[in-house]
Amino acid sequence: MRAVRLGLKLGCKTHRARCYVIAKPRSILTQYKDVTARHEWSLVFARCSSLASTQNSNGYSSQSPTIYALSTASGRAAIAIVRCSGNLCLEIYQALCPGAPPLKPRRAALRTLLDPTCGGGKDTEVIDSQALLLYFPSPNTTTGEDVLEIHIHGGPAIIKALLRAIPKCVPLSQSHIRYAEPGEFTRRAFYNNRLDLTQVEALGDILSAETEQHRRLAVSGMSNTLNQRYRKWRTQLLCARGELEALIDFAEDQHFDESAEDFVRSISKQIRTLVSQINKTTANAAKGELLRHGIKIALLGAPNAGKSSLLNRIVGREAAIVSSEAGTTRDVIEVNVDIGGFFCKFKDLAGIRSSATDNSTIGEIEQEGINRAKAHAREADIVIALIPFGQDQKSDDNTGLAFDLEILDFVKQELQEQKRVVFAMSKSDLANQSAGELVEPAKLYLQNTLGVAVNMIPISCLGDGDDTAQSEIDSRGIQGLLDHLTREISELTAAEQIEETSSANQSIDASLGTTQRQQELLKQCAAALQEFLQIIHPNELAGTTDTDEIDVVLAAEKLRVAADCLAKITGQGESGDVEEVLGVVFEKFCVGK
Ligand SMILES: Nc1nc2c(ncn2[C@@H]2O[C@H](COP(=O)(O)OP(=O)(O)OP(=O)(O)O)[C@@H](O)[C@H]2O)c(=O)[nH]1
Repeated sequence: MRAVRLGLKLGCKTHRARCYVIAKPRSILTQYKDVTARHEWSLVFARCSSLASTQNSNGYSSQSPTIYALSTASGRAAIAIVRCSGNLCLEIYQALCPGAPPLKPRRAALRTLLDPTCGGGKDTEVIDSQALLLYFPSPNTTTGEDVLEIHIHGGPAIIKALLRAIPKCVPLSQSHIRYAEPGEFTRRAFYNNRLDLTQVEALGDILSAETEQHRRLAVSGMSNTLNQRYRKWRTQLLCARGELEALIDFAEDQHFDESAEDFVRSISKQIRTLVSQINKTTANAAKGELLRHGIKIALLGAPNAGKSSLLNRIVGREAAIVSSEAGTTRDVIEVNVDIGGFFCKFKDLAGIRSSATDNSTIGEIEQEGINRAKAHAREADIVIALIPFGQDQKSDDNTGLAFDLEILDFVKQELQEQKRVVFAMSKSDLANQSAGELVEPAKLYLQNTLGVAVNMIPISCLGDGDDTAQSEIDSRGIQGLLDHLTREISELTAAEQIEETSSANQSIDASLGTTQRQQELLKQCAAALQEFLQIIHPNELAGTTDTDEIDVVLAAEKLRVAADCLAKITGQGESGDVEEVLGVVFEKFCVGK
């Protein structure tokens, strides 16, 4: 009779009303056949479908003005594309090309564009004698409305003439045609269900992608995988909540003690899996942020170790001052570079040393430089520690390398915190031995000092890297270091698989494209689910999921909060939320997008 008591305790009218909204009828039908016989499941079905279609109904209507804008970059170019969207596209065409044959949908047509204010007579002004026009009738278009693309010669005067002419194509043009606002084409696509919010965000990413890896990330974000995943999770939560609330509602006069316990246990298992998937997504999102905003790589080493020389070799220009005078670099020099398709931010730092190493005092300015260097190295995703060959006063006799204890201490701490550290043996051209002879004793020394096995790449910044007359180390060292770095970055940014089936046929997991906004909402979602599990857990820990002891109403409420977070991600949330998000997203969009 436990279930009966539960029903009496919780089965108030309010909860009954709510439970109809999100029930997953099929599974409940199977589990609780007796219950279904006595309740109006048609009502449940009806409410379910209305809930499932909480899509934005804020679509642009046929009354919305037709918009137009230059969709290619402004300035001189071979071609320029002006795009129009709305129900006046064909009127615009007829006014610009009076008497020309009708446009066939999705077929390019070569036309002469005329100034619509000249009436098409003998003195008619030609805007462009060879324009290519494409007409896409709604609804299967980028915006969901009729779209007209006008490809013209890309001279600034032609562009201006066409943009002046378009609003004059239709009488009373002010109210019916206007220049598009930033991102308005995409906004219309969103409201007409051609794109969801996650795809709109990925579109912004595509436009700003500068490196190969960022491009791949943005393209995978546009693929709809992420959106489908969020929707699937939300449906799972809606179903779980529906079943839970049905339990409240129908428990009143039913006897399903054991099955109810199994049922709660099965829901909590599902939720645990979901929490783990969400956590993996947010971890992958952090890796995606690295691809988007750049991997921070710090060049660490003693004064004169060759940090600035290495930076200059990597970027292929004199970005930092190189001098034989120790302590030349006092502050951070930051340079962005594309390494193996990854966006990297290299930081050349002040040399680090301790006064004990060479018995010389460290002045205030130098100390500040050292402090800053350490702070930047701590923040970096990867540290390249430069150990120079043969700097007399500090050389280790066995290896000929200048190990500075201050640096090794610092690196040891970083390694303990799982930081990726790449060791480079700089100035290896000064040694007479081969790379193998140099590297092995150095690696052994470092392993003994740091307590972990490390890699050591011999490099030289002297001469031209392509000069085969240079020693083996000179010509290959820097490229070897960059190849090693690329491998480290690939590992650092490799996404963890979210679902069994995911990534199987994808080169990059879509979760890498999770934006900051989505991450925040995913964290809120996971927090609500954790609270749900805490409500269910105490009983599980006691070896039972006695439904009598569980506050089912509160548990169902946590599922509602979690499902709402996912709805906000995809734009299925309240219209106020969506507007707020769109405002932020479209702020970054240009006119014509
Ligand atoms: N032989 C040799 N000399 C190098 C190499 N790399 C740098 N040097 C020389 O070492 C000196 C110091 O080089 P930098 O690149 O300024 O060293 P740094 O670590 O940036 O020095 P600070 O700014 O003082 O910390 C310069 O005279 C360079 O020409 C190398 O690979 N081989």
